Amino acid sequence: MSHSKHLGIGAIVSFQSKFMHPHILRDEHFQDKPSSHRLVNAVVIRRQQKMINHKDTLCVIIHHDDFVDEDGNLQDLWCAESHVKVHKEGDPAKFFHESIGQGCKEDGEDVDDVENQEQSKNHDHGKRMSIDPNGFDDPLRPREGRDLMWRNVNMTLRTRNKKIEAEKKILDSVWGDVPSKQVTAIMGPSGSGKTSLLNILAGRASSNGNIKIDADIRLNNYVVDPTRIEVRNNIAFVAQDDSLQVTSTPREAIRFSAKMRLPRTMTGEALDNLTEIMLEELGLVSCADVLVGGALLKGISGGERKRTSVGVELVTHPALVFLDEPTSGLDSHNALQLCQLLKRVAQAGSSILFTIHQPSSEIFSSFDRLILLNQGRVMYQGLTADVPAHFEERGFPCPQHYNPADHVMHIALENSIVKLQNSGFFPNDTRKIGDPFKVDEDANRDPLGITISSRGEEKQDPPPGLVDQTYELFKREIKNLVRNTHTLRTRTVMTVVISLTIGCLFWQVADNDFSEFINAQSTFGALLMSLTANIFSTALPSLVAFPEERPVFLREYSTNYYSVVSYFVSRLTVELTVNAVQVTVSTITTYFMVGFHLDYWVLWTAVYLLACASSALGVMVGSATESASTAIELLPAVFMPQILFSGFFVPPALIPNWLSWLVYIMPLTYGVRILLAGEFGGDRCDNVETFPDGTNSCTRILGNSGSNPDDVWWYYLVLLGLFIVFRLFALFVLKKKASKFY
Ligand SMILES: Nc1ncnc2c1ncn2[C@@H]1O[C@H](COP(=O)(O)OP(=O)(O)OP(=O)(O)O)[C@@H](O)[C@H]1O
Repeated sequence: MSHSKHLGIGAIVSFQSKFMHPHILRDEHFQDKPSSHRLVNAVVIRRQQKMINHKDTLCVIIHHDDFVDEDGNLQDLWCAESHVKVHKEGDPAKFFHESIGQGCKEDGEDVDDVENQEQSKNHDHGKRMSIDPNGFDDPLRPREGRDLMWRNVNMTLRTRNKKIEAEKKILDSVWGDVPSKQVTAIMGPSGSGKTSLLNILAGRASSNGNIKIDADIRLNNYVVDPTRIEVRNNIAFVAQDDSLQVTSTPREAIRFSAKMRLPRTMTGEALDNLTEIMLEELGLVSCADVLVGGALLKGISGGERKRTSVGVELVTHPALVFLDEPTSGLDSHNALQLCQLLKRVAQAGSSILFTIHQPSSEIFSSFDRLILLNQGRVMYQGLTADVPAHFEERGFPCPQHYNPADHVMHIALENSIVKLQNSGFFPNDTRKIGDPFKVDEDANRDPLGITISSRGEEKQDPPPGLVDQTYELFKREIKNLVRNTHTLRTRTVMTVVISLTIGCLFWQVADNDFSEFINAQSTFGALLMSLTANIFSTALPSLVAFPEERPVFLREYSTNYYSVVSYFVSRLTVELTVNAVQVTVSTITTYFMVGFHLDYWVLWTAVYLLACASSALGVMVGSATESASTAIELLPAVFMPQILFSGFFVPPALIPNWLSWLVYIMPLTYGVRILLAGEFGGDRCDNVETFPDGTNSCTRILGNSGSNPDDVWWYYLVLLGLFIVFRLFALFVLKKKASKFY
């Protein structure tokens, strides 16, 4: 089914309740109909409660675009059996309204309340049927739950002011639990430690420098260390700051997550189905094909981005879902819709834990449990339904018609800790928790690296392997490149402008007689400029790209999308291709404009190898730095020495001994030597006039720069070697960083 046509139109089919499988229309019911109409088979109602039972007629609302013509009008719609009523032609919204408001009638009746139709339509999500035999394309697929429990969670910040050391408790003996199949919300005033607690439980914080963290965290009563990457891989975490690929669309982002993390046996159709269900559940259908966007690229709204981040995590049927303020930036309708979806995910078996600010009363009542933090301590912990009574018993009754969420926040903010404590808040942890289960080393280990359950989880096929991961990443990289029009345009224009400038400045200098030293020196200058221009134009994008993509990479890597190797290989492939195009444009321009005499392919190969080594150096520095601005600041420090040691400004022989080794680790040195050997080492220099000392311009330039035409193959090999070393080092740095936290 084409996604591009999605209009989100509700079409209505009505049929008798005696219909064999009221919520499943099967293919055989459409055998005498044109094949396009059989597509209705794929869009049946999945949930009983979505049906509207009117008298003895059952209405099924389906989302389907194939019944809508280009103007959005409902086309002739046939149904399964002869007794099934069929709505024909006309405004689909009108049919929608008629059926909701009037029961499922045939054509006719005027409609005057379009608002109702829209409202109904908005609640009309998730009409697709699972087509995967294992149900992996159902985001609400039942799953084995895991009970998360913690106690004695402490986080201490050590500060030093005017040589006086002090300690601040960010979290103080925090305790709580998130049973499976329940939604638990963490609330509390700003700075009360909500995010800190969530990060600790999700393994995204650990002791370091001034921060000391200790905690007893258990899953199904097995002690776990969530900072271990295997544990974190099993926790779906939606951070406050979205880290999505800016050049992907919500549909692509959700499908990519499903493709990379669900069993490799899932068909493309099942993945599409899952993606569509997720988009519908999250109300993202209307923006499904708009780019996510970012600082430089216009895209979907903040709320839509947030919901996309949620969808990206929920498609994997996680047992533990942590979300940091998932409703921030959402309007009340979308916030409620999201909370209801989370509730259904919990009902499927997950443990849901999220932080939230000022929920509406409707949202508040949708939580099963509440943890109220105040100044790093647990002020309340228990069922949400018990909150009003709990506060009333302690002398803080919730006024009538007042949002209990606002009430508890008001009480927490307006009263001192001492007063609240005296009133009976801040309960001690009185749960009877036995010793943790011991991990049986001989037992089969589950994905968390520990034996969680003796029941043994259902075996499932692994996600895609290295080759598939690389292929998927490669496709995404290509899309990223093509859609990043701003960067692509700038890069192309810069390459052409710089090459033309070099060409004009050094117009045909290499064609002059080298008997004049100045001509040879100018040709050396032209070669050096061609090389350095390519160094900068290839290294700079690599240098800034990684720090920018870092949050996306870290999120994806830490949640098991792919290995560092596939990420690296896919990026490398795209980079090598882009470098090749860029080098070709630049070398063709300069070769003919400057009038070089060396073989064109010598020029191309040397410039290309140097460009690759330079971008590898850029990636290495980019991987090691935290932000694009730091990387750019480092640019001169990394590349200026290359120019200084290239032999143009100071002959290597004159460089002080203690610095001379640097000449040999600079990629530019070898690029320069190859090109000088090509331009000044050929037959052309046989006819050049000699100077009184027996040298000529060619031999002088070769000698001064240390280039020996007999060693050219060595220069190629060293350049290639440097490229490999820089790449491997970057891979190492990346792997090291990725195994840590955000
Ligand atoms: N790594 C850290 N270094 C220094 N202070 C920290 C660190 N992490 C948390 N804090 C401090 O701990 C306190 C709690 O922060 P946290 O972000 O957990 O609060 P919060 O309840 O989530 O706040 P908000 O609702 O405003 O997001 C804050 O005062 C914060 O400045």
